[in-house]
Amino acid sequence: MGSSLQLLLALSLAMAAILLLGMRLLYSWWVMPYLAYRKLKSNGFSGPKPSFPLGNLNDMKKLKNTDSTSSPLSTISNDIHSTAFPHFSMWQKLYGKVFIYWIGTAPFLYIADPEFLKQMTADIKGKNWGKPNIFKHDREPMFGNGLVMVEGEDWVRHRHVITPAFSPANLKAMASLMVDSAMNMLDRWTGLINSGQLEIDVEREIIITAGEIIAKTSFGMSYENGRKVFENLRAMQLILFDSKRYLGVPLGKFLNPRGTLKAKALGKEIDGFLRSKIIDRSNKTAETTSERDVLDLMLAENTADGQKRRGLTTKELADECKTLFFGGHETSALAMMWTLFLLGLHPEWQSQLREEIKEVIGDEKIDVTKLDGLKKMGWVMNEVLRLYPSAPNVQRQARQDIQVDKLVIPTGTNIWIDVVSMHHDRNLWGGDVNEFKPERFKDDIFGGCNHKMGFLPFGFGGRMCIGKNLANMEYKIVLTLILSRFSFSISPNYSHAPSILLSLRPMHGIPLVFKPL
Ligand code: HEM
Repeated sequence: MGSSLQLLLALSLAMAAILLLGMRLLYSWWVMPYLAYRKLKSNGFSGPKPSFPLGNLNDMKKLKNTDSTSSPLSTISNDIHSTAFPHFSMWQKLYGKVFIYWIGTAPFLYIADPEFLKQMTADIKGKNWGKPNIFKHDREPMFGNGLVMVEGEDWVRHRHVITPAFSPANLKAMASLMVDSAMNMLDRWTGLINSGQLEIDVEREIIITAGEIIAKTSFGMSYENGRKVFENLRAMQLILFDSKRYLGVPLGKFLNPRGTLKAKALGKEIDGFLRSKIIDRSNKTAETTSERDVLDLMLAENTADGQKRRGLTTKELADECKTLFFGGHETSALAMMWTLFLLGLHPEWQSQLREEIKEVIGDEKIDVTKLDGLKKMGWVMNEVLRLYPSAPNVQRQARQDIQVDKLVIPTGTNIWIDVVSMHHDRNLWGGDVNEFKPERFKDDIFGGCNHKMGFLPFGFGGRMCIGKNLANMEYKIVLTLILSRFSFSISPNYSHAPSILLSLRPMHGIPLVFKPL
């Protein structure tokens, strides 16, 4: 009798626990999103009607451009918004440039209006912005709690440790490593061309070179040594952006358990490798500091006298390394690739840049102090990042209610800033918005855009890209060396399909036909 009473009691407790859990899940998956939906609607935000629990994911998946057919060279257009983001393009026509859509049960405020953005961000400091929780959890294996994802006082602590590594003096010391990597690539190209292969897919080539540059400048590693990290990051990227995934949907990760587990395992493998590298290097740094790559500089800052309060743990340092590995090579590589693509279509700009290189750098070894003099190259970089921004959107999460005019963006609302849309907005840039015209940046760092928040290639505010100067230097060095040795045009085999895989990538590579000078 006693034992059956105990069993009954245990069963009742288990039932109560299950019921409580069920109610909690129902509350966070259904009640909370519903209340948020009502609040947003009552504030005047409209948008496509969501369904539970997918939100608007099905519409997004249906509209996603899976067309991989090639468009002939003569019809290539830089008007890419409706192909890269067909759902946003369609919803903009219905709901304007600010509206609400849903990724699963998470509400997102979509913004493609720079004035709204200006008002929304005016009073919020970098450390007070959140990053969408659903991405944080999902992309944990990729960025961990690195600078891209971290918030609040932790973000301040991370940014303090990392910033000095990117000072002009430290960057200058990295220039020769960049030149070496670019020269290796060009020697490889010369070998291919001499053996009769004039067509080269620069997507692969530039990714390898940018990877080598970040591996060397950040961690003192060769590309071969860092290869496992790059391969794992790439494999993870493909899993995380697999269209079969259901991000933001309750229990969505269980719909693709293999992918979720694989991403975790890949992340763990990278973490283990990086942690051992950091521990190894911390010991060495104590003895000798002859090499000063980004990791050395972070470690030095981390242990500097009186800075203990700001120090990062080994796990946090490993997360930063992952973040720099990924953030530092893919974005820069894409800027260079899309530049070669646009210069392939515009040989007149190749000639203009070659002339400028001759005037500013001459035939000597590259002197980094002269790179600032490559003004036209700076305009070209801006124009490329305008038309094909490596980071096509910027995301935030409100950590407080935000008032914009008469509207309130409730705390917890995710924010999706559509950079591609603003960079291709005729109302901001004029009728020639989709034309490649680097000269628009000649006398204006905003390229003639009629709103200062309309051009955001490196983000905005306190969370602006930390690697901007490194990216600028790498871009100018690599491009100077390429243009000094070759002229090139787009191959007839090129197929124009810019697509989103976290960053804005050419879906079918960028084959170019080269001619040595
Ligand atoms: C052309 C090249 C690059 C582009 C277009 C680019 C773009 C961006 C953008 C748009 C952001 C802002 C994201 C946000 O606000 O959420 C960002 C942040 C960041 N970038 Fe870059 N980036 C480039 C190169 C680099 C390089 C070379 C590194 C490192 C070596 C780097 C590391 C970072 C990091 C760590 C952040 C986060 C900063 C923070 O939240 O405090 N980026 N980048």
